[in-house]
Amino acid sequence: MSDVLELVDVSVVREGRALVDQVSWSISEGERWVILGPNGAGKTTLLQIASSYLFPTSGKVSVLGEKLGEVDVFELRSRIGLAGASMFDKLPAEQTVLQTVLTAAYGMTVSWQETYDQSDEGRALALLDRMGMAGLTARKFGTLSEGERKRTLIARALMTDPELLLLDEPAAGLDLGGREDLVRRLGALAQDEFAPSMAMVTHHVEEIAPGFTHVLMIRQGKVLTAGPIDTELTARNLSKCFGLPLTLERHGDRWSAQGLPLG
Ligand SMILES: Nc1ncnc2c1ncn2[C@@H]1O[C@H](COP(=O)(O)OP(=O)(O)OP(=O)(O)O)[C@@H](O)[C@H]1O
Repeated sequence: MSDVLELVDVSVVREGRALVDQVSWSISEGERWVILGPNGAGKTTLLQIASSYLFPTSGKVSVLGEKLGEVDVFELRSRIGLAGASMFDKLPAEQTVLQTVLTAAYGMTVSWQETYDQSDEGRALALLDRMGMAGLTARKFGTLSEGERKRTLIARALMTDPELLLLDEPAAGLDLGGREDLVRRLGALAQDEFAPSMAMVTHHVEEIAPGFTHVLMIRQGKVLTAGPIDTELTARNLSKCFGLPLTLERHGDRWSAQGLPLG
């Protein structure tokens, strides 16, 4: 089994429909994966499995060397960083940005201690600084803009020094400046040899940061392609994935895609 993540013939069936359909996919240490696919393809469902929050209907899953179904998931979850919109509702709006990141160290969402370990606080501040949030650590989480919240959640996901970092649409809803700022920060993370293995769900190839190494494309719960970005991120694969003819351009270490004109 692969070090970081291994899915073998994994399916998730709800109401007679396979949301994830016999998916086999693995992540080895140091790899940074992009997950692309149309709305409803099963991307978030895959991340829920990878983060051990969802147990599949069939197939085998191993995360960080532990087989789902045979491991204490609470212990396993502390080794996985997860940042996605599903966290927004769980984090109290009145907590400060610093508290929001600090609580992750205790596997909690709500602050309950009067004082935190100084080293935890130092780590939280350093991670917030890395995500461009140094000036906002005392602000209430609920008052942040979309981009600021996303950057806070990534700092939070990194708080436990995870071995696997899962990002669900980190750039969704950001304006052009916010997206480019985030892509730069994710690029720095992806190119940091000490950063965890990563998997990031995105809807847009423009959001793929330099340093991402592999791509998984899914459509209707099935794997269309999985492998190195250099060989698998092609106009042909992308067109199949999204179900319409697309052109794809590479500009150095960034990408852009467009639909072909009608007619
Ligand atoms: N509990 C459930 N019962 C039935 N269907 C579900 C359930 N949860 C999710 N689905 C469906 O499963 C499919 C896959 O959902 P998922 O959120 O994984 O897709 P996604 O690729 O992340 O989509 P998006 O890009 O729109 O966020 C969708 O059609 C969704 O409606």
